[in-house]
Amino acid sequence: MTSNKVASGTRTQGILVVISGPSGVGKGTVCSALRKSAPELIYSVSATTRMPRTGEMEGVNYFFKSKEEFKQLIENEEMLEWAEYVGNYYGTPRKFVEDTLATGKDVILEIEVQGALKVKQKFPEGVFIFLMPPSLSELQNRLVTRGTDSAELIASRLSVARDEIALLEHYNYAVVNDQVENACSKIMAIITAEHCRRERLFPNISEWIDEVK
Ligand SMILES: Nc1ncnc2c1ncn2[C@@H]1O[C@H](COP(=O)(O)OP(=O)(O)OP(=O)(O)O)[C@@H](O)[C@H]1O
Ligand SMILES: Nc1nc2c(ncn2[C@@H]2O[C@H](COP(=O)(O)O)[C@@H](O)[C@H]2O)c(=O)[nH]1
Repeated sequence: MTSNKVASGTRTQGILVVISGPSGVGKGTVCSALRKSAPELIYSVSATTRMPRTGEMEGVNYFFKSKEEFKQLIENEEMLEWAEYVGNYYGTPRKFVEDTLATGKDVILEIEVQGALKVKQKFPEGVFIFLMPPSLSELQNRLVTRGTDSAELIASRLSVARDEIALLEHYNYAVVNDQVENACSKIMAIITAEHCRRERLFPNISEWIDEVK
């Protein structure tokens, strides 16, 4: 695996990896699989005003907030980004992300598209990955099969999905979530390639080339 500890011993900033895409595409499923296979990646837990689903736990899936609490977090500038999505607020706590990146660890954000584009303005050096469904009918099928949302809410999420897919061009990478394992392998390959591109594995390569000339 990649390491952010450079040869000289100096620790560099971790990479901010944003995994985004329409509701139901499988962001949560893919991120859970990545959590198991790549425990070195650190996941940011978002805040939301939506009600917990069965089995969701405070601080694990989300920090569940009232609308007033959420607005206070925004006012206090404690959110890296936030968005209103089908009637609820969702946002990324800023301090955790900044502190973790500063320790040299990579941070994963699993967020919707408006929020991802706001993060891109603040962290243009982040890696923005759009998870695509194999088709819109498969996306609908996944939302229905998940069984967590009413027919009306599914229709709203699908309607937003069409607008979100139109914003694909703002991302660095698109990964089709056909099979969870395939999607995870591609995301890991992207992260590894980004580490190499940033010369994390060989930060003093220019000096080394001078030496062998
Ligand atoms: N590759 C896949 N093939 C088939 N089903 C999948 C795949 N990935 C995820 N699913 C299923 O699709 C449904 C939606 O997945 P998930 O909840 O992870 O989506 P999401 O993008 O995180 O949604 P949201 O944005 O609403 O949180 C789940 O029932 C999940 O089991
Ligand atoms: N902009 C943000 N979007 C977020 C954040 N956390 C989650 N999300 C996205 O919201 C939708 C709906 O989530 P659900 O759990 O109600 O299905 C989904 O696309 C999430 O990825 C966040 O901090 N900021």
